[in-house]
Amino acid sequence: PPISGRSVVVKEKEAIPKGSTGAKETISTDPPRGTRDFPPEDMRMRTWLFDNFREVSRLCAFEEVDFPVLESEELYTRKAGEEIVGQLYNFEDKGGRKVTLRPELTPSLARLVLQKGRAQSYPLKWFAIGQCWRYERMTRGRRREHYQWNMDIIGVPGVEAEAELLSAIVMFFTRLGITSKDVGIKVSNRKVLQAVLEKYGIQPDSFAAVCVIVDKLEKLKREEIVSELDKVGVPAEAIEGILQALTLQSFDDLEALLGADSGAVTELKQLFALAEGYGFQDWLHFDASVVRGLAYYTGTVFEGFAKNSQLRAICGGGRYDRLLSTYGGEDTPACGFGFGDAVIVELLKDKKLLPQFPHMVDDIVIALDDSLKVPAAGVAARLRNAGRVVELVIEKGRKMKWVFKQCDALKAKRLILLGTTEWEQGKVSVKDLSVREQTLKTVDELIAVS
Ligand SMILES: OCc1cccc(Br)n1
Repeated sequence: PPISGRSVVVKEKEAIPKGSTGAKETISTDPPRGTRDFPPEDMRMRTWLFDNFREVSRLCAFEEVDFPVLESEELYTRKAGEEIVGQLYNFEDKGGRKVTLRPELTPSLARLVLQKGRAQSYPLKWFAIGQCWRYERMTRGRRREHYQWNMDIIGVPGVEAEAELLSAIVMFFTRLGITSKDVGIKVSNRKVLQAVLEKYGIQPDSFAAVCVIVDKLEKLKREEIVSELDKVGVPAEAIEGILQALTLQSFDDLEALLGADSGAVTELKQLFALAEGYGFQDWLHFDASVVRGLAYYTGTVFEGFAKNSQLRAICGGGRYDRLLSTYGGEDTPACGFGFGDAVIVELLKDKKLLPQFPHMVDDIVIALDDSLKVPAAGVAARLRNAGRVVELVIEKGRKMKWVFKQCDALKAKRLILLGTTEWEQGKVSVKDLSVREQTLKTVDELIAVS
């Protein structure tokens, strides 16, 4: 078989007359640029990760939802200059519709909430795991797809909702062996920036664009940020005020700037108090520089980061109280987060916390004579119905040396051999591989000890 990634020329047999199609086109065995395959061991790791996403969501009483990977482009035609919108994997379908592979899950969730309307009992606590896409020049060599776990709460205006979401994130990290020494969650509130812009008399309609620009603070030079803010109409003195506000790291500083009765201060203090109740306060760090890069956030914003590491943000989210109304719905309080499948795996590898995911079975069943392959299938079926993971050797001519190697490779607990003599007595030979003991059992006895 071809080694993955090599081109393979598949030539037809010589019997085909000359001048016919003959050799097939060369094919590549690589997946499309920027995408990944998940061969068995990688798929076992992904399943383990997603099982943890699902278990945390289940423990927090969230309900799973799903949406098409293909959405109407109009769901994402926001005008705030977001990178995610500039990199849509979009196209016109054969019906002339402007569609796109979804770059995130939140707009789909908002669409489904509006579709279901008030028929749902609020608050909604929904989660989803879905593949998200972007299209950027491969010169940057970055992936074009990743999987995201999202949890969202719709219909709760108070920061109790954000506290629930943060507790789920901390529970997930904790399950994987990650502690608050490894990872922190930076928390801020876009009302900080909103208050600063109001102080300088800047129009609310440039708020989203300003947030998207200042989110690039760590990536762009200061003069680039200044230039981009200038382009969206932020006067020079306001720019200094904004950049100054983003350096705040304490509630005292925040109060000094905005006053003790500011919405941002009140909400942040409430959130940190709730975190004490859940017991995850050590994970939270107020950091006014966190604004996140999505236009629709309106309040609390947060992002998980690895301490003493250059890794990109592990997860991120916030409150988006006006997204549903931009889709024509009523103003509905909402907040949520996205948690990608890539950075977390890099972090687990760095921390040596990524488990092994071997292919394991309970039993291997083999007919030692071809005349016994039918009863061997019956034995395997009964064991499986009893809940055992059974590898039934279905290929012919396997020697015992190979069988024992297979037992080791699959970490089998038992090897079950059907031999003609024993089968005539209604028995099978069972090797208990954990204690290297061989016994004869009826199939009923075999099932009974399973
Ligand atoms: O986080 C931005 C993003 C969106 C879609 C796909 C990928 Br890879 N990354």
